[in-house]
Amino acid sequence: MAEIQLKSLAHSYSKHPSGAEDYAIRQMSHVWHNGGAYALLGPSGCGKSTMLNIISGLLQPSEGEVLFDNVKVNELSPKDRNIAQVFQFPVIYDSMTVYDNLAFPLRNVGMPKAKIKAKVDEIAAILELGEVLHNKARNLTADEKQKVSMGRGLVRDDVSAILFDEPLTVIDPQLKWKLRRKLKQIHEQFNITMVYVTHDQLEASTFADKIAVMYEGQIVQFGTPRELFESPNHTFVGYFIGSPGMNLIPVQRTETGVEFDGLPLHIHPELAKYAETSTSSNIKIGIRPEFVRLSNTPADDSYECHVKYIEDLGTYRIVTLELGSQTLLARIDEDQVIEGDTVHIGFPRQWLKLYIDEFLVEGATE
Ligand SMILES: Nc1ncnc2c1ncn2[C@@H]1O[C@H](COP(=O)(O)OP(=O)(O)OP(=O)(O)O)[C@@H](O)[C@H]1O
Repeated sequence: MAEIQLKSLAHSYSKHPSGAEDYAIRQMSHVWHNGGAYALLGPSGCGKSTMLNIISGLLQPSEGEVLFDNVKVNELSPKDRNIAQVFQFPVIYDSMTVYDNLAFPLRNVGMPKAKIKAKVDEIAAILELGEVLHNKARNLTADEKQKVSMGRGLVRDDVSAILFDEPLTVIDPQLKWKLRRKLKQIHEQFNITMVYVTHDQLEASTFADKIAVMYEGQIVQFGTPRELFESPNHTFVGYFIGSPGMNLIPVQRTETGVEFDGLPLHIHPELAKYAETSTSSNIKIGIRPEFVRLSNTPADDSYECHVKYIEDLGTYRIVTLELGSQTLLARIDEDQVIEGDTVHIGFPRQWLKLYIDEFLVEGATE
């Protein structure tokens, strides 16, 4: 097990990068602590696989250092880094039995036979591969093959870390849930540093204690699922996490705060001060659909808006609203009654976030 530190890391696939857009990883530093269960979450093309391959040594970064327990490993081969990597598609030996596939990484490090058997049996039991243990891998279903592939990563508990690159893509949705739970269970049991790449926020938050959200080659936030939800520190995190994502409204500065379409918005005075002194014209406020307040009658600091439509999603409803030129979403309980096609919307101050140049302005909220 190891702490994995990325120091001023950057990577471009181009030999002569001319600007930030030529970099798959834009200069960044990050620490994956020893024994953590982490997710690396982000949209397609943001650089997740590139980062994993740099950690495992399959790829040499153009700039920066990779350190395991404070020792630079840039020059070490993937084998010498002692990392287990599980890919999107199964990597197994078709002609071998399931047992031999699982035993392979252990035989490679010279583990005694009896210990190999105990370890293989343990992992096979956790992954429910017991019944097919002596079958040839080529005869397995796609799900079973991927379980074997995962098992090959999980069977060694002496590795520096296990990296999972979207390992459940080919797995049946029913089984996905179960396997995620199993991975978590294995993490709890062996306490190995695990980094799990996904573009699915649900997958990330059910597996990981802490999630790194990646956007355009950088980690824009590293936090617990709750921190990402309650206090996204970049507009991308606000938009990407949550269902639906955060309402983000471009606003203009005023003497007392901010406004949009001539409607003054009452933000915390401390935040208003930041907006006032900022030289940027890229100012947004953000509020999650769960935190807007809707009522049928006007209240202090509420705004009348038009109800465009209401979607019933079983246990909750999503209301699409028009306020001036903005479309806003509110997530309300199933039993909240909305009368007619106008409603009054309020933005509780503790949940109203201010973003300048897409980054959260930290400040008092109440
Ligand atoms: N071998 C390569 N050669 C050139 N460009 C590459 C190569 N691999 C990836 N890229 C580019 O680098 C960027 C980051 O890709 P990467 O695969 O790391 O992203 P990702 O977040 O893992 O995406 P996905 O979820 O689609 O796999 C993308 O713009 C991609 O097109």
